[in-house]
Amino acid sequence: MAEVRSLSNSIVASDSFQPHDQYGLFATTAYREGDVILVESPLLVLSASASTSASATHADNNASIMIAVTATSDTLSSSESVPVPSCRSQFASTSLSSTTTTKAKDSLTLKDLVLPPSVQNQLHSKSNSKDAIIDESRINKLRGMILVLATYAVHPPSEETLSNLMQLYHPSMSCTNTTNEKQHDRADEEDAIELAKLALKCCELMSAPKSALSNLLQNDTTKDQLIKVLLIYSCNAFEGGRIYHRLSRVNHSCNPNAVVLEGCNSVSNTTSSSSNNDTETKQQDVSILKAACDIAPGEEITISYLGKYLFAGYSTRQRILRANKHFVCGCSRCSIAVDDNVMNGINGDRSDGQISAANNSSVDDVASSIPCPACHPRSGRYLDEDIMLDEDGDEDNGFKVCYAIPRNGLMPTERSMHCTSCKGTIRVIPDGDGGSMRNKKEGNAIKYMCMAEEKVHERLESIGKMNGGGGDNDTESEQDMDRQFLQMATSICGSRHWTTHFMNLHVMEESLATIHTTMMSNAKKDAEMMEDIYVEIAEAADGLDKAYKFASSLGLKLHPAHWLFDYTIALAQTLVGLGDEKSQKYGSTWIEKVETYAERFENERMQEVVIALRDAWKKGDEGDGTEKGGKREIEDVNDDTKRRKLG
Ligand SMILES: C[S@@+](CC[C@H](N)C(=O)[O-])C[C@H]1O[C@@H](n2cnc3c(N)ncnc32)[C@H](O)[C@@H]1O
Repeated sequence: MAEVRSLSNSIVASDSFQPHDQYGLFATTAYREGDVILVESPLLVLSASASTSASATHADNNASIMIAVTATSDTLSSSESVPVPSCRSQFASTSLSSTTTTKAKDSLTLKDLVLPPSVQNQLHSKSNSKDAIIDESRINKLRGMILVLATYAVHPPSEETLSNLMQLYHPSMSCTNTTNEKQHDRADEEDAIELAKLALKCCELMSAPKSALSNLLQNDTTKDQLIKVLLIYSCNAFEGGRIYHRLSRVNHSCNPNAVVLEGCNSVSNTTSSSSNNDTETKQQDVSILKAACDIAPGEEITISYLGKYLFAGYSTRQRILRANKHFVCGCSRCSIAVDDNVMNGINGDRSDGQISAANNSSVDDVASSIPCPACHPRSGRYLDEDIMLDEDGDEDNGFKVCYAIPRNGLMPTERSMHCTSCKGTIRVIPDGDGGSMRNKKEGNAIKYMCMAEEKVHERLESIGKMNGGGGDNDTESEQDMDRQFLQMATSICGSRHWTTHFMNLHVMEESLATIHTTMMSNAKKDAEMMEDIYVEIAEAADGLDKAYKFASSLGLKLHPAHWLFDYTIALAQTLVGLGDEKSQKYGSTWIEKVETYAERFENERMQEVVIALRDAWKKGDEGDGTEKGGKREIEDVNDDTKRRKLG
């Protein structure tokens, strides 16, 4: 049981943010990990799919929109989803076995929507951000809003639905905020209002005369209401534009205690009134909110709006939430030190940093830890190879890598770091602010880290677009590029930084996909080829193991498998596919890591896959046609692979 309450009335401190006219969902009973908190079908689905045959054959993109906005309910089905920007997709959105981003070939994607030139000019002249991701996200958001208005015009909600929808609207921008952070917050919300107004303007310019949409836009009162609908959509919509009565009240936290499983099907039995007590079964689109850890009564229930980026560093998480959801996250993981001793301290005053860090660990960005620039000086911006790879066990051989953890902050100058080993505080020395050459070099490591974070995020976003947008990302040059990004992340940020793990998982995904293709082909695999495959699988296993350790080091409430499940399944599938018992047993040990997670959070079909992979070795060698004899087995290779190839 859970209920929607005003945050200002909550007895237990909210983990999401300080209340200002806002609501959240609170547990009224205790939950264990995996318990269902609520099951809900959408109040409204505010997205349009223009995948009609007419739009597919139409050469002019804008004309496609005209078709969309003039479409009848037959051609514009509200249950079909269009790739609207939403940050609440499930964690492994770029998974190997991904079924999440399938897209009809002839569907109209957001980027096909050509905006009127006057609006494009307005967008460009207003763009004061140097952040390409935020700019692109704004444009996509605007496109999403246009499609929302088209859907709304074709499928206007009933009075009752509209009144329920309007309850989600809260004009929080009317509150007076004083801190810098809140001003940021307001600017982001004002941006959402501006986009909503622009979306209306676009629709006025683009809609066909006498179409459902142009009729809707005739009336000023309706226009005001549409702005509110767009703001509600902007803040509350889940994947596919689904808006819920209660689920849409669940706030975000970067350390959430619950997850939403979207787009599940539930079968409901209804008694038909026309025939004698005949029951009809109806498929319902429902989403399920589940506890991701034990939750006590009175605790606020929070989810992540970030997908896999929940495991990223502070600045990337904030960047995404601002770009996609128009707010500055105020959760406990994102809190900023008000009285920052480190910032006030003089570089080199090591005791200050230690006291500050020890007193306020929530302001640390553990996901962005880097080898301490004071303990491990860089040559230029790069780490020594031993330091960057930080192999387990080398401590016995005389080297130990010490890590510095940056504070939460958006700018390099806000991200002073502390190292518990040398008790050092490292900060960026502003130009003309004195400081020794050594201090300056140490401070520069922070700048390079921030640069690497931004570049890796941009690369991952462009990969996501290639995957989702039908681009060609299979070329060798793209794979080379990814390896270079991995090399950059590893050599600048080291092996405990989120950028290294994200790039490594991506490279692993590509490499396992290539192995899968090779294994499935009928071509003869010689010993040398098999040896290469074993080495690559060993590297993948090593990288995944490190990703688990990294995820655990963040101390989040939810299990790392929420992020790493798909990668684990892919690795186990590859191992089982090798066909020999030892590899299959090794695959089974990987499955053990995710078995409980799957029982609690995956559907029946996936649970069957998990069991099949776990038990494959017991069924004897039902191999896949690969040669036997003389080949090295995966665990042997894993043992003697001490270094990853970074390309
Ligand atoms: C889906 S709604 C959540 C319900 C909302 N609090 C309400 O009162 O209806 C998302 C909005 O809640 C606020 N919000 C949610 N999580 C937040 C967080 N961690 N920090 C700051 N604001 C947050 C933002 O204003 C965001 O646009």
